[in-house]
Amino acid sequence: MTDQAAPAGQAAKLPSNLAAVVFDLDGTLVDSAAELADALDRLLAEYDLPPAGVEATKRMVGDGARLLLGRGLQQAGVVLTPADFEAAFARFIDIYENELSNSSTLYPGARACLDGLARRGITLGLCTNKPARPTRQLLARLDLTDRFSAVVGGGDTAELKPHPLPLLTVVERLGARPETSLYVGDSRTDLETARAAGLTIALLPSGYGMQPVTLAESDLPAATLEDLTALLVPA
Ligand SMILES: O=C(O)COP(=O)(O)O
Ligand SMILES: [Mg+2]
Repeated sequence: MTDQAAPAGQAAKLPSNLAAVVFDLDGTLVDSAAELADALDRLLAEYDLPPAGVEATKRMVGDGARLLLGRGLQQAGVVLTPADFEAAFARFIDIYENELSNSSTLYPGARACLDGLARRGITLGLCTNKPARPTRQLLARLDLTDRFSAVVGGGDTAELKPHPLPLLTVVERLGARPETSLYVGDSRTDLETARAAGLTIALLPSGYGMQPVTLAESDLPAATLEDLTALLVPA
């Protein structure tokens, strides 16, 4: 996922009484860039615009579907009126929900990480900016629905990350507290969300988002889900 190593001597700043772990979805548990690029490129094609491609799309993901589309149109040099943007967004969501390429896969070690944490008695949640319906569709497709005791996707609360509300909502639904919870994410949006909500964060520098994050900014020296399992789940 990344070739970054933890800075020498980086210590884990973990709550001693860890009760809950909340995961981000795109770029953290699931490698979904190709599927997202496919949805964006289909929309762009309907406007006779060239495709954005996977690498450019990766940089646009992390702040919800609306900003993803806005960034995709902007990089194609297109400015729509607010009404035309709403029509394009409705079509984008339609593609996203009904014409998915189904190419997203779990990152290596994702299932083992969830299993190991559950075995440790840690309760698991999911907090993503991905719209709620495709989030639930994707969880079902990957056979992950039952793993999470609380799931909040884009539109499930009045705010999106980096506002702390979605993450605090998951923590509350898990019956946990921010001080005893860990958020696992991949983007600067996730870092800001965790800080605003008062949670420790494990930041996996897998590369989605406008401004990539570095492992030095993480509270835990874990570059991958496998590293995270090694840190949190005793062998
Ligand atoms: O849809 C997005 O923008 C990103 O979703 P994420 O919050 O799971 O990274
Ligand atoms: Mg993400």
